[in-house]
Amino acid sequence: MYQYWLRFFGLLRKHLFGGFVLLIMLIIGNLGALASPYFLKVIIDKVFGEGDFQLLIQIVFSLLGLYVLRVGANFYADYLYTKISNKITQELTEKLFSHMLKLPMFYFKVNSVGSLVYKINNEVSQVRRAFTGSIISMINSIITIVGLTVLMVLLNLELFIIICLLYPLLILITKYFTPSIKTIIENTRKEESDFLAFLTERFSNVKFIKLFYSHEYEGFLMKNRINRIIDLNLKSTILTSGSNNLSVLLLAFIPLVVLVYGGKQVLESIITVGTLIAFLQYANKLHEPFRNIVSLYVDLVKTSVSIKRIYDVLDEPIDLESASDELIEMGEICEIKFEDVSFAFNDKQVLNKINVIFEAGKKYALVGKSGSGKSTLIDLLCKLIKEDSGSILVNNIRLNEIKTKHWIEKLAVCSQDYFILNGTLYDNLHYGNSSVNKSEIDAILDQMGLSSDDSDTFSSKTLGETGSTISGGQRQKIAIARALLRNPEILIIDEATSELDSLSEQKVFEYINNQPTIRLVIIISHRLSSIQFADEIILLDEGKASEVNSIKEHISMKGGFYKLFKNQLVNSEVARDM
Ligand SMILES: Nc1ncnc2c1ncn2[C@@H]1O[C@H](COP(=O)(O)OP(=O)(O)OP(=O)(O)O)[C@@H](O)[C@H]1O
Repeated sequence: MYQYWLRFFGLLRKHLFGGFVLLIMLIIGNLGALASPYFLKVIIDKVFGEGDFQLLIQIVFSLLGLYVLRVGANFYADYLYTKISNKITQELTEKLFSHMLKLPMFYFKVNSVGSLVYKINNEVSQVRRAFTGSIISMINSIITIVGLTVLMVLLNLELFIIICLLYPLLILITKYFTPSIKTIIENTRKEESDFLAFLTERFSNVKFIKLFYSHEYEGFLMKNRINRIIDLNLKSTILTSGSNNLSVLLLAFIPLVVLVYGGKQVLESIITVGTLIAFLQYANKLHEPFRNIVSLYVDLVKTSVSIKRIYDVLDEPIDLESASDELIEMGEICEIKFEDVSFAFNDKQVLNKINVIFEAGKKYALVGKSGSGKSTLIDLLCKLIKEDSGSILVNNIRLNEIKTKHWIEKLAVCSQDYFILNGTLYDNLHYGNSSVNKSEIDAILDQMGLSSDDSDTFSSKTLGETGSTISGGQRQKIAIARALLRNPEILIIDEATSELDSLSEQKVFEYINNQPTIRLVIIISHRLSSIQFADEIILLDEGKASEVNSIKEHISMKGGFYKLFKNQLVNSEVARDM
């Protein structure tokens, strides 16, 4: 755990000067507060004992000066730690967000959106709260304890040793409770993050819930989750409050012991009344920082859990990036070759030593039963996941050696789960295409039939979250238009025309056919109408590219493709022409 804290404090490096000034301000603020009992001793023993009024006036002015200094120091310390903590949490959030976006696609397949949001939002907030709260209070408490120790040793060593004998018990109590508290906090975090994931999933699929009329069932699931969180919170309170209150009991005992032992010393004239009163005041003051440390310790354990969860994400390797930083110049794409490529999700072998060649100038269709691995093959091609064995070669260069940025610039993918921003139509088309101008956008809108779909209102209104205010077909047209605006060399359409009417689909494919910059088109579809434009059709079956033929060859072979599309072939023009 300590290594995580060390790494976290490494973020302070940039703020060393500010941190140093902050420490000085905290020292001034805290030590200033410790002066009063000492002045009280002088007032009792010297001013009243010896009748020195002049000294009283001097003490009053000194106390006044000290208060002004403390107020100034506290004010500046508040400003500084707010500034530093915000900077550090901003850096941490940025680092976490950009690292998460670079993680392999697999990471997002096994981690829910809610849990990722929770890490960026709640875990980082816990760290910020700790910084502005517990860490500063901890420093304040430590400074106060050091100051009090020095003053008490100076006043009376014997009484101080008595106090020292009792405080280790406090540490034992804290140590006893810590492991259980830590486990409960970790479980609570996991439960809270799952709760957020649950909410995100429900609100993203509210239509589904309504259509299944499953409100009551969802309410039941929600109740169970809340109950589990309440249960954990109660257990956590029992442990933290138990530990805190036992410590408080022990702390209350200490001044009583000092009073008995110190009182005896006063009666025997070993120490003055002023010394005993000042010492008692210091001993009482020791409660506060120690009690703080005990309760802050729990808060710091919470923060430790957050820091660990943050660094666990930051330590996830970004293994898809090219090993070399040098840009490998590969020119225009001529050929993409899959050589014995295999890929498995955990134990499930999805692609097994697959061999396929995609040549520039051709259009390919990728077909196969649901779950046969078509999208997985495309994910490999887009470097979203990495093959377990074999290699993907682009113009005979290994895809892994090509820098991701350079490769992605050549691709445009319209996938089943296209991304529609909650912005205007133009915002959506500009996404990733910042250099395109209005006339290019208008031209593509025209081609996609989007300008006639809805007049000006369509282009100026916001499309709603995930495009909820427009139709499925319109969403697909936008996704295709956005992909085409990238002027890609490779265009991949993964079930992205399924919601278009047949006329619109035909127009889209005609437009794609006439784009000179597109060198390779790969279409994934279960619809014959979408794949009939392809020059070659690759059938994926049992993890292999079992048949690669033109549509007519496939039909005459009456193999796997024929069986898959038999029903659709009955009334199709392609089959009739044969
Ligand atoms: N995150 C994952 N974890 C485990 N298995 C997965 C994961 N994603 C996909 N799979 C499995 O990999 C296999 C291939 O999935 P893929 O999405 O590539 O199929 P597909 O041919 O595109 O299917 P469809 O035509 O239904 O879209 C499926 O059996 C699927 O269950």
